[in-house]
Amino acid sequence: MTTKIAIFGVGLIGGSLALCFKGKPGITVVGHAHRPASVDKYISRGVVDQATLSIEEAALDADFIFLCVPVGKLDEYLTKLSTLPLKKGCIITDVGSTKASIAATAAKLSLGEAYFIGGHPMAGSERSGVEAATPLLFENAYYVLTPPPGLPEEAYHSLVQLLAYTRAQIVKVDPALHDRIVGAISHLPHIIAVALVNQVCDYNQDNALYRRLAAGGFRDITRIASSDPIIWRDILLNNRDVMLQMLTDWNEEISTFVRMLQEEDGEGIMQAFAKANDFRSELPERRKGMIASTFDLYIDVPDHPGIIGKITTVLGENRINLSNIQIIESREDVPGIMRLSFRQETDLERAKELLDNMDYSISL
Ligand SMILES: NC(=O)c1ccc[n+]([C@@H]2O[C@H](COP(=O)([O-])OP(=O)(O)OC[C@H]3O[C@@H](n4cnc5c(N)ncnc54)[C@H](O)[C@@H]3O)[C@@H](O)[C@H]2O)c1
Ligand SMILES: O=C(O)C(=O)C[C@]1(C(=O)O)C=C[C@@H](O)C=C1
Repeated sequence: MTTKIAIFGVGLIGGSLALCFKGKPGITVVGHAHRPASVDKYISRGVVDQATLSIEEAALDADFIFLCVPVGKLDEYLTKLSTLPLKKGCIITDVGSTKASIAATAAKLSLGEAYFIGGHPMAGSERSGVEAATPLLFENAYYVLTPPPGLPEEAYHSLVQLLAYTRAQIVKVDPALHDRIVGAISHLPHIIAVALVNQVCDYNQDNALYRRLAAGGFRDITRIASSDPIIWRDILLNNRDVMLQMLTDWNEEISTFVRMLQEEDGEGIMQAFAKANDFRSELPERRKGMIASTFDLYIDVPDHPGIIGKITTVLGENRINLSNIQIIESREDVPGIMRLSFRQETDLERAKELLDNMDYSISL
């Protein structure tokens, strides 16, 4: 018996889910594209088994339907699905970064013999589109599910069973609570990163040295400022009430720093850093997903021609997969720092051992 999975929106998240399911025993993955050019792209990249522009062709006789479109489009797709004669027992889920509004929409709709279970994988990237999709994205990450009251246990379990292919850890959360927590740990950081980059961008108008000197700390805190504008417009507007409250609280945090600087309150500043350090050290560091999507290693590199080639050749010869490589130059007169990113912790550890033996200076 074949299990048909339909994915609407084969981008970063939809494409990554498709890659987790495709090729597994008895599973067929069908991708829905809203643009004709995407149909060929999904197939030629090998992300789905079939692709179609037709909502009906994708959804009818599907056992599972994943809605992976921007948050602002979720209601429209779910409403359209509610008008179709879906397969008995079909499970519709979504991956939207907010959960309260889609849960409310689902509760109002009549889905016949289908079920809706909200979902949100707590893993992602600043990149978007099917080009960024990878089956490793969700490994060890949390995956939130928001089953509605009265949902049959078997329906919940069959979704959980399917999601085992993602190797994510499932966690059940109430939709409104989800939006408050994720507002604080994901949506607020995106606003702060964008505001910070734009503040420095404005200073840089007068002096380009701002951009040239921007080094590790700035890069670390602002990676997510490169995230997709449409995806984030929809998330923030959808979680507007929560975000307005959080920005009020944020203003208070910043006012505390203003006061401590005005009063030259060194003790207060130290306490703020110590409190943050304590809390942050409790975070599940070096896990994929919620905190980091890659495992990074830093090497001090002398300014020798061919050094990048030498390092990548050694890694290649030892079949160690790199996901990214970046030279971080903070000063012109000192050696640079090379950041090597790996998707697997084991690759990072093997690379560290090899490069240690080559006498490079390495830090994690
Ligand atoms: N990016 C992340 O880190 C992340 C993490 C978890 C959940 N999410 C959620 O996943 C969903 C998809 O985000 P993504 O990062 O994969 O974005 P993406 O841009 O990579 O993919 C979005 C997909 O939706 C399609 N799409 C865009 N506009 C559409 C429209 N008007 N009608 C139909 N299809 C349309 C695109 O063609 C693309 O296939 C969003 O709801 C987002 O909130 C994102
Ligand atoms: O790692 C990133 O780039 C992310 O932005 C991932 C991230 C997050 O903020 O943690 C972004 C949005 C999601 O809904 C879930 C995860």
